[in-house]
Amino acid sequence: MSKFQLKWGILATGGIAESFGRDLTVNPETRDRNDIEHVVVAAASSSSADRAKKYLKEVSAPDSAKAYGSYKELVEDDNVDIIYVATPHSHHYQNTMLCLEAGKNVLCEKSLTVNAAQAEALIKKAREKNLFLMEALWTRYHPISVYAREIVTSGKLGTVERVFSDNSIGAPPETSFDDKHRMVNPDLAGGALLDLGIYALTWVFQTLYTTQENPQPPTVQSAIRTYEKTGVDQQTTMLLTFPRSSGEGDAHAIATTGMRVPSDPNGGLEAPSIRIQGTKGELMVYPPAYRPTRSKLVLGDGTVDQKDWPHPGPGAGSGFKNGFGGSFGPEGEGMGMFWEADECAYALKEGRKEGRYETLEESLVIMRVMDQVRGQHGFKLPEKIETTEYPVEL
Ligand SMILES: NC(=O)C1=CN([C@@H]2O[C@H](COP(=O)(O)OP(=O)(O)OC[C@H]3O[C@@H](n4cnc5c(N)ncnc54)[C@H](OP(=O)(O)O)[C@@H]3O)[C@@H](O)[C@H]2O)C=CC1
Ligand SMILES: O=C1OC[C@@H](O)[C@H](O)[C@H]1O
Repeated sequence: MSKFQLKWGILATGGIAESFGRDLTVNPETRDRNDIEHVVVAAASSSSADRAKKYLKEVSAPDSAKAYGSYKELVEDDNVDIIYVATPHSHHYQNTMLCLEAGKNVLCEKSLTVNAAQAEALIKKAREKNLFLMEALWTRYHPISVYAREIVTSGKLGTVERVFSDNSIGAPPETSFDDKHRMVNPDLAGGALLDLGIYALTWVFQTLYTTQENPQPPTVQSAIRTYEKTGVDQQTTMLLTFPRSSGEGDAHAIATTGMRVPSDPNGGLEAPSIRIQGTKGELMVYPPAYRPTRSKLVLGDGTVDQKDWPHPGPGAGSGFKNGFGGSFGPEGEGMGMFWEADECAYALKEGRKEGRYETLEESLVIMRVMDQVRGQHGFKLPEKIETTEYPVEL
């Protein structure tokens, strides 16, 4: 059987680009996908073509892969089917627009943009040009997320009334990051909400919104603790109310994120970071919320079902350091970014223009929630990265 080959161009060569590129080398057959394959055919670095060349070696790209010293050259490469945008949040809008304008399909790292207006503009452009666009919210494509959504829609939990969701790291900013680091630098759209809070929201949304027949945007109240040195949020908590048209009444969610204390001080084994609570039982998902490896279903009828969720490899899982003293997975594992890459391959093979497990509309609703949260506390980022003007030199 001939396989559908997806030819990737990688825009930027930092930490996550390396993980993603290495994960692309994991044979899709190891995850029972026998009809697709991935190949990195080009990479671009804004620093130099040499840096792009080094990157291509790091991710074991074929010798024929092209190395570019500018993003513009990459988007003009006719051999590239899709571009993975792996720059900081601040740059997603400008970089993704560059790709779309050049007629390229895009997988853009989370958060899709800095604000909803930018997300809306990208979606409009992608639709005008009939191109594929997806936010790289990898967790949505992990088998554990597919399972969690099925548990909810199957009715096993009864009516889901409440979700607690936490994605926090134990990296107090004053000792963990210098002020220029993307986690705390406002010029790179730093802060807990856009970087980490989006995962807390992902779990809330994929259980209370994605699973609904007629999903309604939530209302939101929030608290922010500012990191005074740079002005970004270091801890944010959201209280969301999801109206339901089914007559079941509103569902509540608490989504929280922060840099000061981790979701679980013991490496993700003891305390769940996600609790999906229904009238018949609860599904617990253990940290880290962005790459969970364990779940526990507890039902009122006495059922207890604990599951492990491995990430086949060998890939980037054991090699990629998360920047806060940890790595993503045990020796020999993949990181798990290949599942979102597979979704892009299937979408392009089938002619779809969006991902299945998070539509562009849903990405937009989540951006609006994050806008509201920031708005409630007057948390603004520099105008040149909040603007929808294009092109703007950053
Ligand atoms: N899915 C996940 O698990 C993760 C996702 N991410 C997301 O990936 C994105 C990038 O994060 P990460 O790879 O950790 O960041 P890095 O700082 O490691 O890399 C970012 C890269 O972007 C390019 N870049 C272009 N302009 C700038 C600029 N002004 N300042 C800094 N970098 C610039 C550089 O590549 P070059 O010089 O080659 O152009 C740089 O290496 C973020 O959106 C983040 O949210 C991050 C970590 C994990
Ligand atoms: O997306 C992410 O997930 C993992 C974290 O380590 C990282 O900061 C974040 O960007």
